[in-house]
Amino acid sequence: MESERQLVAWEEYARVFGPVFTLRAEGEPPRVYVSDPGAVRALFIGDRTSWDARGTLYFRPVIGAQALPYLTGEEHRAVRLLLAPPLHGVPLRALGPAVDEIVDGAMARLRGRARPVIRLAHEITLRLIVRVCFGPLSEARREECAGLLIDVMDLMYEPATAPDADRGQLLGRMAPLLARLQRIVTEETASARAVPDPSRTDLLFQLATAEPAPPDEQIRGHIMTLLIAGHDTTASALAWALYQLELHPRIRRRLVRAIDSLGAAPVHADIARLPYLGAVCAETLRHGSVVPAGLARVVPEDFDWDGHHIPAGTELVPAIHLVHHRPDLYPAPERFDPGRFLCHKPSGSRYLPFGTGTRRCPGAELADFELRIALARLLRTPGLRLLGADRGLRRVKNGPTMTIPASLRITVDSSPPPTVAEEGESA
Ligand code: HEM
Repeated sequence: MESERQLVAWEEYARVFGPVFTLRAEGEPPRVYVSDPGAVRALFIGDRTSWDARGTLYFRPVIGAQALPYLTGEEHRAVRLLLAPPLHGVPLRALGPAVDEIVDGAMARLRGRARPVIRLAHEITLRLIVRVCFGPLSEARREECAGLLIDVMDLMYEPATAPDADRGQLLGRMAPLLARLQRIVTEETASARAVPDPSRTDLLFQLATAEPAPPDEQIRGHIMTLLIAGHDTTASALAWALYQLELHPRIRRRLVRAIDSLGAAPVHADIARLPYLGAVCAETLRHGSVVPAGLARVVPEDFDWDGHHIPAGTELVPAIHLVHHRPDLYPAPERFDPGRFLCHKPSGSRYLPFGTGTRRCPGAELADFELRIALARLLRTPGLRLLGADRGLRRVKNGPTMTIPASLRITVDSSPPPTVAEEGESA
């Protein structure tokens, strides 16, 4: 199981070998990690964007070989176009009340208990992505989907807590859960086609009623991908934001003041537009390296670039963590400092938490909006407390995501919050 130590090793390689370095593992193609903004522009954003990507193998048994990360070329582009409308603009902004309702429900279930922050964050982001994927599901079916996904994710997370866990056995336990989820997607696809409702803006409806629609097996794969990629990442970001705000009470107080300045019942659009909230979320994604590297792009034929010879079959990886921790781009990169983003919006080759080019995360706008609204709602919950926050907290990399350990817990109570001394601040 990889951990933050892997990120430290990447930093060391970049220091020794420069911002474009190659790692070789036995039986694997060479992997080139790219953390120079000029090279990111040239290799991932420029005219090489049609290179195929290699979706992470980690999720393949869960989402299937037909899912979006494994599609290439025109087929990939067509699905990306289909997915775009529900994840942008009006349908996206209309989700504000749902986020509030989901956060309030999760907090209400918490009262009196302390739960791992990451579990609470998963519960919030999972319930939202179920709505975004399926739209008008019955309450019972929504709960069933959320429950199945929680069980699947628990099994996927087991290696993080039990490194000796047998992966084959875990997949065997996952199989009936996945089969049930797939049956639900199949049934909902059929019902979306049988009763086409033009007011629907969910992802399943969009895929099921497209002309031409992707094959049903693909639809299942895409929905499974969106359900998993669409909640695990955002949950880690939300948990990292809460953790950093606990370590930095001055930043937290300033953020709460900014949110409170909007009055007792702020409009979601106004919350989402708050500059300091935007800066805290941007810094969370930079500092936390929620997804430390993008998908690998497979080089189709030998080519020479900037003095490097790159043979066919080489995999090129946008090294997101390394770009975000370059001291020349982000002075004192280990410091959590939202001020970096207050008056300054870095270009896409210097700030790429959602990756870049044709593989850039399709859920970026959703994740950003959700993070802002959920964080604002959580911070307005009276008595919210984090337990187990200390500066030495070590995260584990599970699949593509950096995961917060379960030792960081959250509770709600009425006693005064503990004071946590912040660097340079007298408590
Ligand atoms: C904070 C939250 C998130 C982060 C940090 C994140 C990050 C990323 C990154 C780095 C990539 C690879 C991009 C590249 O290689 O250039 C990616 C791909 C992807 N993400 Fe996200 N993501 C987040 C939330 C979401 C959400 C909410 C969804 C679904 C609605 C989603 C769905 C996907 C999918 C389907 C892909 C594969 C895209 C493709 O193969 O074309 N992600 N994400």
